[in-house]
Amino acid sequence: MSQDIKNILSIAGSDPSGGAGIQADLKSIAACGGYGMAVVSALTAQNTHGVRAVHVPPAPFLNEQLLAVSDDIAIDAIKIGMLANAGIIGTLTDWLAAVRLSSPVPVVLDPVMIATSGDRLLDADAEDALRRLMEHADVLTPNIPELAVIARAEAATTWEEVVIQARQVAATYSVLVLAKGGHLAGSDCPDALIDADGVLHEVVSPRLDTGNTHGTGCSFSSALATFYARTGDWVQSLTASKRWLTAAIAGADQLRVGSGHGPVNHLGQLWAGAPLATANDSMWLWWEAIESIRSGIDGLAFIRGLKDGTLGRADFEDYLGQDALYLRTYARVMSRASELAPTTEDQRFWAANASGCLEEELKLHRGRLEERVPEPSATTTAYLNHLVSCSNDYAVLVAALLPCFWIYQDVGSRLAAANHDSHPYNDWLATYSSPEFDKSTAQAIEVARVLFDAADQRTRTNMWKAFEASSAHELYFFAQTAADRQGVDHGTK
Ligand SMILES: Nc1ncnc2c1ncn2[C@@H]1O[C@H](COP(=O)(O)OP(=O)(O)O)[C@@H](O)[C@H]1O
Ligand SMILES: Cc1ncc(COP(=O)(O)O)c(N)n1
Repeated sequence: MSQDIKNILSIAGSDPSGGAGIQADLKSIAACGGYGMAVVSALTAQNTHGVRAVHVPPAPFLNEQLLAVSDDIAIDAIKIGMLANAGIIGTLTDWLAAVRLSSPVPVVLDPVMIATSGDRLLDADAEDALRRLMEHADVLTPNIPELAVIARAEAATTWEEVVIQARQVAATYSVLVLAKGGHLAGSDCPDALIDADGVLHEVVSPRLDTGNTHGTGCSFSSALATFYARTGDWVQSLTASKRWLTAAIAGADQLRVGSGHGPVNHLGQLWAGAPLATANDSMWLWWEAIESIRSGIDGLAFIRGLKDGTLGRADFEDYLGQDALYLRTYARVMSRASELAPTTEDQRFWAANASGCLEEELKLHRGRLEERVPEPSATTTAYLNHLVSCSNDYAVLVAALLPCFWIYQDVGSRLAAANHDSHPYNDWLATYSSPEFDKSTAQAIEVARVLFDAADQRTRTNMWKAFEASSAHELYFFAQTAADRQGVDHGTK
């Protein structure tokens, strides 16, 4: 994996209690795999109860800080937070316009106006200046009261109203809006990336029962900027940021910081030993994003039984029967990928895999099944229908085919590692892992990565959806034997 660590600049206010502002930004950037830098636009005296005082540096000094960074360091993304007054905003706008003239550095603007505690963080007369700055941003991340100010409307009370206001703002300022539903009542916390045409992508987490959410907005926007610098994709960055932030909020009560609204646990996942993806690779983020599906597969009675040899013969043969049926259509879909492939290399890759899949795997199944091939189950049919439904767009089809390589290779390498001479499924497990299949998997990942990097936003979203759906189908497929049938939604709806 590449170790091309991206440089993320936060331009924001200081929170000496460490939960919001530049302190939160630097922790968030580090947690999400970036190198953090900070230009201080305001000093606050605040803690978990509220803001006591604000000191704003002279605008020329802000300019000195900005130039000190941009004269020396390549900036891969910028996150902007508290700006205090119109003088600060004007200076920043001029610097940003000049910087973006020479390189199109992505900008996430969190239009901080009022702290959770109710304290003002932006002068009332600075609104027009902020509107001019917004034209130099790629994404705005307002909370509901801030969105209402920008949209010149009453604060939304439903998610539908939030989306309408965000669309209007996106159209007016030619930006994406990350609309946040944290201030709504209800058991869910929805967020969505919205452009002038509507919702590009929505993510939802359960509302966690904690009062420790000081600095969530700062942390979210910094995570978004960092993941964007790493992936070049806003939808993927939203998914990754939301997942990280939700876990950071879930870990907030482990900290003991103040007696008011405490901070989130920015680095808790790192301390807990969760793998930190520092690779600048879009496919790696996909892999991380299906973590719960992968651990679902690992936890299945079928997989555990196959690993330790306790799986019943009938279950094993049921699986082989469905697998044989699956592989026939799967080979056809790979042939379709070969047909759509724009390069000879890709064309050959898919054709070889289609043929290899038919020859090797069907031979094995026939030997074991002795021609007793059953009817396809609803689960098998649902997976195949999904693959066939992706067959019109090469990039989307490649994304849909990828989990069958990647998950199979991942599960297979662990199953093969548990194999031994007297294992009842010894010869079967031995076929689960091979250097050739590892090589094919690496190549399938690379084909998908190249397509993803070159794709437009809509295609990227469709690729991710196809990949995620196929990953879920992998889980349902493995879960269809008697041992697992209860308790897993088989995705046949
Ligand atoms: N109690 C909570 N449980 C889960 N997520 C939350 C909670 N409170 C806030 N969030 C999330 O934190 C992010 C920022 O929240 P929000 O309150 O909308 O903005 P801000 O922090 O800017 O006021 C959103 O993704 C929101 O869903
Ligand atoms: C320096 C600074 N910047 C931003 C916020 C807003 O954070 P929150 O809305 O979570 O209080 C803050 N309290 N302090």
